[in-house]
Amino acid sequence: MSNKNHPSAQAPRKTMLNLGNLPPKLKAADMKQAASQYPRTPSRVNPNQPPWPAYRGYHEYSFAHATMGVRLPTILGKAIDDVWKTLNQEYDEDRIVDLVNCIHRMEDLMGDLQGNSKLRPIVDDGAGDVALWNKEIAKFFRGKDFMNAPWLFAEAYKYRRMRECFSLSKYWVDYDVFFRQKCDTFSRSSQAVFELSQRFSEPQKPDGNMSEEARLEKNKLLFHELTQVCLWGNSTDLSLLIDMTEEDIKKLQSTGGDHLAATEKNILGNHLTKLAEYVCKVKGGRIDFVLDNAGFELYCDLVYADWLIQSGICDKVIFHGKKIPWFVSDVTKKDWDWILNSCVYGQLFGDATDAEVESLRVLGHRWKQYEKEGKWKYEQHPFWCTGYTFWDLHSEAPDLFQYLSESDLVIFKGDLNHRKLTYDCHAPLDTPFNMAIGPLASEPGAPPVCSLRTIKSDVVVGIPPGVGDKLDEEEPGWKISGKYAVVLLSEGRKGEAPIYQN
Ligand SMILES: O=P(O)(O)OC[C@@]1(O)O[C@H](CO)[C@@H](O)[C@@H]1O
Repeated sequence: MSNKNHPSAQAPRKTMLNLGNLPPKLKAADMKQAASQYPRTPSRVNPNQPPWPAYRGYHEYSFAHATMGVRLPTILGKAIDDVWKTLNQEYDEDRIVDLVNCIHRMEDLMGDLQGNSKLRPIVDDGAGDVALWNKEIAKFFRGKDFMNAPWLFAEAYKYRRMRECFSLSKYWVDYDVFFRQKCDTFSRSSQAVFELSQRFSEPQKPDGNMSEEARLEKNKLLFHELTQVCLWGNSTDLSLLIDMTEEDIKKLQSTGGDHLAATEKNILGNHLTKLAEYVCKVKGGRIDFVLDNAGFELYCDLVYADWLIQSGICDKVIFHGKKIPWFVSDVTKKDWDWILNSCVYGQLFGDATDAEVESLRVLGHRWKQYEKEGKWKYEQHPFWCTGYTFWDLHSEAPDLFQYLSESDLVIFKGDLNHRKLTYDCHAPLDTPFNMAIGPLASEPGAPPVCSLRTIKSDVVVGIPPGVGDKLDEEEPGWKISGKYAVVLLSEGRKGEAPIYQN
């Protein structure tokens, strides 16, 4: 058991973390035995037979335990406070009573969470995802509770239950308890926001004198840096940052070149060069982002996507967001509209100069234009807000698999998407990424897939042998501090016709 007083476990920027329960180091003999049993092949995999052992809330050594026992009730408590704030600003009695009932349902959920109740079916609130949820509960989680169901499923289920608190109401179906917080992260990020807007507001002009080779090299360098901006934009995560200071946030969001060179050594599994080689050769292609957090991270994604369009690499970028409020900070359509409109019309940054505000407006106008022209598209498939991992994407959402198979690259942002890609299992740290993501790499038609993820939870794959052991000794908090990252690429089987079962 690791020592929570160790300096590496202090995670100064994320003071909410309880690091007393890190995974134990497997002994060599255990490793050998585990290796003979795992990974299970995709056809044998299901939530009761994960490819490697799954994390569960009762695993005291894992972040699952701290999340299920402490973080989720805290998040729910804050959400209830948010609803009271809204209620206090209402004047219409029908709407107030309706909202009080939402609060009662949230309190029931709090009771279920803290009392470790069994996972009951989702009440039919007319939403299209109810059948998907209840099928999965009936098939795999009957009799399971919050702590003994796989962590990933139990945690996702809690967010779907939160949704139910509002979807059963008359007036508050679309209420987002996290909206206020999400807007705040962007407004608190002025320094990094303007650093990027001032560099990228000016449209890129093609240099007619530049040879094709020189253009390619220039693009690779820029791509390398922008990919890191997009990657580290993920280290600001609302569900963990509850106690961060302004200074902490600035440090975390620094986008200066020196800082980026220094942080590249923290990318433990690093396919950046291979990724740049591949992407910079694409012309007029399509790149998909499976988004993670709203606010500052989304802003970094948009700057990156803007460059992908302007460089000629893409003529289409598809953004996949969430249909319902999800894992606190994930992007919904409302967050998407909010950021584009705030860039153009907002007055979020009190002490900004005219030039800074103007640079942001220019970006916002251009981005809205991309949307009008269909160069950028926001999609929200219900599959992204289910308890299924992405090993099930091909079988449970074949329409989505088909759509993604047409992409030149699908970029999955963040920790939660990484957990879903890898089945959130205890796989050996040096498991190759394409093996860890199963069918999303091996199915015919699987698109090239990239995970841009700062490491904030237990599952880690795709890093060289020995690196994890060293960190376990020197920095026992490394798997949840958000200080380390991976940029991993699976080439997929693009161009082959997908095969679906009848
Ligand atoms: O996906 P993100 O925003 O990068 O991180 C999400 C997160 O903060 O919440 C999850 C646990 O609640 C973990 O996967 C991770 O720690």
